[in-house]
Amino acid sequence: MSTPHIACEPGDIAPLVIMPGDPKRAERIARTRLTDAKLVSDVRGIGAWTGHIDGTPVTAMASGMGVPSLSIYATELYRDFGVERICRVGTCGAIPRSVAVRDIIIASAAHTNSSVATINVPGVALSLAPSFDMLRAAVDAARGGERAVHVGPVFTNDFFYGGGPDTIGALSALGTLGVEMEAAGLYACALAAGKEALAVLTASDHLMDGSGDLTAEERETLFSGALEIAIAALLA
Ligand SMILES: O=P(O)(O)O[C@H]1O[C@H](CO)[C@@H](O)[C@H]1O
Ligand SMILES: O=c1cc[nH]c(=O)[nH]1
Repeated sequence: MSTPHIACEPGDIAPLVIMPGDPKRAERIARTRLTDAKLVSDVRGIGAWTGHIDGTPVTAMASGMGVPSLSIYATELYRDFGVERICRVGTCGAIPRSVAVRDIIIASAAHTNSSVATINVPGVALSLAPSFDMLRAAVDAARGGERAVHVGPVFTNDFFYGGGPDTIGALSALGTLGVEMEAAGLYACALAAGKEALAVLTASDHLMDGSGDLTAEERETLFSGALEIAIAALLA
């Protein structure tokens, strides 16, 4: 049974999904980290690769960029393909000086200017948060890793080119660690489906100091620390 955006049978997708934004990163994860990875869907160039990690079936599939794109894939995966857990392995812009480029952020909450926080319950902005079990497993797995790991709120922005210094300054004053474009949408989809989700992000650039920003190639390839944390959270 295919959906408009995923063309395979429900059994072709594993209950655990690694979800970067970038389809090339999803393919790289499948080729380097999954055993016997098979391409099971490729609608619109968004490949879904299913294989195994330590004997457990896992699918790697991209979300594309932004809450609308992610929401399509996460909704169909949870609703139609029996997916139980999705872990986003993404990039973000670091906000405070205490977070350096290449550091890892585990998103314990996601503020957003997307309507995804407000459309479900009239007059209420939902608190968008990850699965506690996945969050705890990720934090445990992060201990002793090579990169600094930060745990805290991120800002899911509806615009890559938007949100001026005032927005970022105000978010920084509220302890927000990074800015990206999907985590709040993922947490909202998991909430609606009664399923689990987490976002583990690698800082690809710094909003206060752009001198060390990653290149496009590095944004595709430099995520191994975040990936291992994400795998631990999925398998927990
Ligand atoms: O690297 P990914 O996972 O795509 O994440 C970040 O990069 C994209 C913007 O360049 C947005 O999707 C943002 O959330
Ligand atoms: O959405 C994003 C992703 C990476 N870096 C940013 O500044 N914003």
